[in-house]
Amino acid sequence: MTDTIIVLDYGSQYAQLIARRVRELQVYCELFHWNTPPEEILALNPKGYILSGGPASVYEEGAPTLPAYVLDSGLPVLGICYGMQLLTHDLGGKVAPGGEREYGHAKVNVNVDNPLMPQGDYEVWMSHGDRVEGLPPGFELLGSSANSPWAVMGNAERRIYGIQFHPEVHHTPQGMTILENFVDAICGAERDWTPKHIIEKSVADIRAQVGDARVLAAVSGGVDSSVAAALVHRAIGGQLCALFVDNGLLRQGELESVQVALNEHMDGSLNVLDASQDFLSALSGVTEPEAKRRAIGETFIRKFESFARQQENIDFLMQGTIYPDVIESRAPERSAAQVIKSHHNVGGLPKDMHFALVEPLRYLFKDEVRRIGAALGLPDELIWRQPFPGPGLAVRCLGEVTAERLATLRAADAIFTSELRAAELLEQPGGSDTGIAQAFVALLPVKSVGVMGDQRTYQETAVLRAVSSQDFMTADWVRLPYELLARVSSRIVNEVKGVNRVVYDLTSKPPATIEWE
Ligand SMILES: Nc1ncnc2c1ncn2[C@@H]1O[C@H](COP(=O)(O)OP(=O)(O)OP(=O)(O)O)[C@@H](O)[C@H]1O
Ligand SMILES: O=c1[nH]c(=O)c2[nH+]cn([C@@H]3O[C@H](COP(=O)(O)O)[C@@H](O)[C@H]3O)c2[nH]1
Ligand SMILES: NC(=O)CC[C@H](N)C(=O)O
Ligand SMILES: [Mg+2]
Repeated sequence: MTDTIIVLDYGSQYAQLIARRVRELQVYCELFHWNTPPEEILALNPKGYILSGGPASVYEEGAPTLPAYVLDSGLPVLGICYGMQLLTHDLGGKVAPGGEREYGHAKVNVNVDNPLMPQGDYEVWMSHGDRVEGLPPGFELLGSSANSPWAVMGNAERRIYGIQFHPEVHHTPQGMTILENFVDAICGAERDWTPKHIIEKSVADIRAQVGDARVLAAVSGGVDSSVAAALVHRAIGGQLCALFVDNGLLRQGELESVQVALNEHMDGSLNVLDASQDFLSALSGVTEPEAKRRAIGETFIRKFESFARQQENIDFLMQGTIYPDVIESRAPERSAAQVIKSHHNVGGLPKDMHFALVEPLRYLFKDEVRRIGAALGLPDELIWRQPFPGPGLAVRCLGEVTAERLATLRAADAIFTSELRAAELLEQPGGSDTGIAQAFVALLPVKSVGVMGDQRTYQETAVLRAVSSQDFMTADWVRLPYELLARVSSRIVNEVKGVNRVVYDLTSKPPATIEWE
């Protein structure tokens, strides 16, 4: 059984990042809502617990608590921010509102020998209003910062540690070393979470789940479903039946290019279903973003079901769902964070679905998926393809989705994309901190007045969006050259009917998201 570290989520926006960092250390890690039934967690046979940060204050009525099994287990525990305050509160120390919030860079000095943080000065990232003001019995003060006299604490005998700062964010340069010390030196977890191991484990799991039934693989041409299908293919070969649905929400030329690419690595066994009319009808009159996502999720499943009915022995549906889809849709077993968007393949699924799901990537992050794709021998162009959301252009066409507005959006998007490609700014295998991770156009139902050829115009607005990102959980807008923006803007206004104004989106994530809906 794989050694596992459990992160209990107290509502921090960073909780997922903690799990990712531990996985980067090649130790398997899963994230759970702090109030998950203990059986579910104990079944994973954990080697240690990490308690995340969170917005609540431990001394308030109704604040999330520390489940008894955590300390009863006798296993190592690391409390981060709220997690540290929770340990303090529970074990008899004192937590109180600090004089002022401490948000941003700080320096922590550690002056006592301990296995978590060797003595010295650390640049760290803080984000808290409460602070520890008295240690629980049995704990030792290990380090302090100017605003947090009790910034690092530990009980060596019980292997329980607390840190007020966030080791999981980039702004804490030695954060990875601190997490490594925890999972390695303190928990003694085996570091065997490698692509090879992941592949072997998923292949075995898929075989055990499916037996000799057939699996309908929903493939989009994106990285996730391609890697998932390759895994399922490795597990059950010819029992796999791949289906690509043309939902009418694709970009220009996408149907053709996906067909070519998928046929190439699926030995020509790809099925294509034209369902564009069904999606358009399902979206007719719908403008609210979550309602669009639900309508699309349901239509996808109904199409998969009607396709499967014409085949024999298909009881399973494979989707390329990955961990961020699950967490962001707030699949109830996982996250304490707020729902930002329901991904069509998780939160958008209808309740009465006739399939059992096969989702070999459900607990993997995007970078892990890419590494597995590489280990399975998928081509680079596929592995580094820009993500394209399943709900497609519907979530980039704000307001009502109609065939006409989709055509406008498609034409504008094709101009932006082709200019970026011509400038060699688009495909950057390997990813980078500042290059384009995703670029597209969104169409706003906002009309403004313009003048073209001495005629008054009153038309909609196109937004250009280009972001850099490693993991799509955070992103920054790309500083594109003015000349390129000028060319794209003039081409869109001149060549695309229905648009008389072009704007560039200058918002990072957070506080915005990458997509507009
Ligand atoms: N047009 C489609 N036809 C069939 N299945 C689809 C289609 N679009 C999406 N799906 C299913 O929904 C899942 C989620 O879509 P999503 O866009 O998150 O993943 P992806 O397309 O595989 O990868 P990427 O995130 O790189 O675009 C896909 O993995 C696939 O199983
Ligand atoms: O398959 C998907 N189904 C969805 O419902 C969905 N919503 C957003 N995305 C993609 O996820 C990444 C983060 O997007 P946001 O910053 O807009 O939340 C970006 O890469 C988005 O393109 C989706 N992918
Ligand atoms: N980021 C956090 O975990 C914050 C913890 C607590 N709510 C505070 O403000 O101190
Ligand atoms: Mg996709």
